[in-house]
Amino acid sequence: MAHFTIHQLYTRLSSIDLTKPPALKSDPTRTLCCLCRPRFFASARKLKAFPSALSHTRSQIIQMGSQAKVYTLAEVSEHNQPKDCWLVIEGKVYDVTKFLEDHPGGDEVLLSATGKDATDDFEDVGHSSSARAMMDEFFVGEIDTSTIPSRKAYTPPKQPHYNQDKTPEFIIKLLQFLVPLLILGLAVGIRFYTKSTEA
Ligand code: HEM
Repeated sequence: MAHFTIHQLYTRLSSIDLTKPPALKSDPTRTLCCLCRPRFFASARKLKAFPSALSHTRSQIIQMGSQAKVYTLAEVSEHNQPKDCWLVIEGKVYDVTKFLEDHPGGDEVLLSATGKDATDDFEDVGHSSSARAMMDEFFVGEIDTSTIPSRKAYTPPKQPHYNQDKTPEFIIKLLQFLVPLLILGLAVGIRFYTKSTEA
């Protein structure tokens, strides 16, 4: 006897046109479906809803029940060891202890992201959608965002004021040129003077 997965069975059932009379010889699945029409097709509709029900993640289910535990950053920060590692990403708290060894980016990056909002670190890597889908497995609660220190706005270093008046600069350059010339002239002068006095 052929075995179908729920999905295969649903796909098969959905493709059958029940408005047509059953053709007993052509397709046993269709025949079976048509014979049990009302109840069976109602079940098929339920099957359609079933996968979507399954697709609700743990975090969604908990959130739906408004039971998500809210942690402060201080509480989350206590879990910062290889044997107990929690992360804060996009307002949610994840216990990634079991995932440390398997994390493709290594355990050290995860450990270094504890005790703070690791959203930027997580986003900077450009994690795939499958990585994001994995996160629900590790969801333990939400972060009390008021306990996360606000990011300081970036203030660019003050630019040195551009001096429009170039006079002092010009004088310095002139002196840099003239002083060696003066010293040289003085040395030559002394030389001539001493030579003439010797003679
Ligand atoms: C629950 C949280 C996390 C999960 C489930 C997770 C999962 C993954 C997965 C599945 C990959 C493989 C590549 C991909 O599919 O994108 C990956 C790679 C990586 N992750 Fe994470 N990750 C998490 C948090 C973090 C955080 C917070 C950081 C940074 C502090 C991080 C840094 C990295 C790095 C550096 C790589 C390697 C990227 C590469 O080699 O291209 N991950 N992660």
